[in-house]
Amino acid sequence: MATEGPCNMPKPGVFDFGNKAKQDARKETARQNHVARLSSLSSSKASSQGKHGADEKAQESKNILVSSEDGITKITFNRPAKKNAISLQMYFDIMLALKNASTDNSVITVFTVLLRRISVMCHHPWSRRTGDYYSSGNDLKNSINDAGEIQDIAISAKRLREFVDCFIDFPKPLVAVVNGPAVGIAVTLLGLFDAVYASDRCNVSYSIHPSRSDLGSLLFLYVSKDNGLRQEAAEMLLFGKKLTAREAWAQGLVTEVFPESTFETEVWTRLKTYAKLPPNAMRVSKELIRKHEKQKLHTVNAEECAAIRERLPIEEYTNALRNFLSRKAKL
Ligand SMILES: CCCC/C=C\CC(=O)SCCNC(=O)CCNC(=O)[C@H](O)C(C)(C)COP(=O)(O)OP(=O)(O)OC[C@H]1O[C@@H](n2cnc3c(N)ncnc32)[C@H](O)[C@@H]1OP(=O)(O)O
Repeated sequence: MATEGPCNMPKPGVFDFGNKAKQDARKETARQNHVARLSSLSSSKASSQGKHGADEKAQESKNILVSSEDGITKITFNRPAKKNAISLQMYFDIMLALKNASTDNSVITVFTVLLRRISVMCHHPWSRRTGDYYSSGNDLKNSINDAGEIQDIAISAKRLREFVDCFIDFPKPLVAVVNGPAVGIAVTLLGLFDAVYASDRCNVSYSIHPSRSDLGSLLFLYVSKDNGLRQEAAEMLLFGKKLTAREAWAQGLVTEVFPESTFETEVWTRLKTYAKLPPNAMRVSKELIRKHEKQKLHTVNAEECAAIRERLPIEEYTNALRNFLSRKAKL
């Protein structure tokens, strides 16, 4: 069982979830207890968020769906009410899903969002989508306690590092099907996919509001692509500029942009074709393509997470989080 066993073992490999789970079990339990204890910082939120604990845990396991069909393992964000913000449990669920996908029979692994069809009396193509986000990034409640103080930043940074490492090391073709806006860590990850297909209603940004907590995530792009992105990346990271799907494509963050109306059909038809290609050749090609950048990416990831742990401007961050979490109460 994951909660048993010694905690003084050597650091397990990135996909060695058995030992990793044992090592992290106590901290994970503490984190989950902490998350379960979280209540709203504002009184208006308290009633809607007062059902943490067992209910929350059960619900959170549904926030990441995994399915396999036609040679494709699909990992789906399913937390639309929170714009697919990534909770601590979701980080764990995604890592586990990636670990399983790395050894299952599938050829390609795809990240996407559950499309909820809504019926409205209108035939505009947008009427059939939810308007939800691909992901609004790190759940801003992951590292703040019910008194509004930053807590467990070291643990969050460690988890974040392991999480990003899983993407860096993933051995099969990894594709993002981005049919809505992406923020924060969800944007950082795009740079680690082998292909990113975006609908034209997608946009990408870091600091939609001033609680941005990344200290340098687009460093990934500096090292993994050529340096041409530096100024655009700085504009996103420092000033919070939002890029449209086409701007993100122009800067190499997105592989191809599709019209919203044909996005799903075109992308999935293409992916099903790709999934029939020889799997071993694709794995070897991926290994060769990524071989030289992998170590650099691990180094940058370690540096960024260390910076989050050691140099996060706590007061600014806390104030920004408080502002975000209490903003509805002010309306
Ligand atoms: C330890 C540090 C680790 C750093 C790691 C990674 C970097 C990051 O990813 S930091 C996170 C970056 N993301 C953001 O800053 C986005 C925050 N969200 C927003 O700005 C808005 O919610 C957004 C523009 C995405 C959508 O705005 P609206 O359309 O107005 O919707 P709401 O704001 O009403 O959102 C609905 C519901 O979802 C909750 N939500 C949305 N995003 C997050 C989030 N990232 N974390 C936690 N919760 C989030 C929002 O609070 C609303 O909840 P309720 O009030 O309960 O309805």
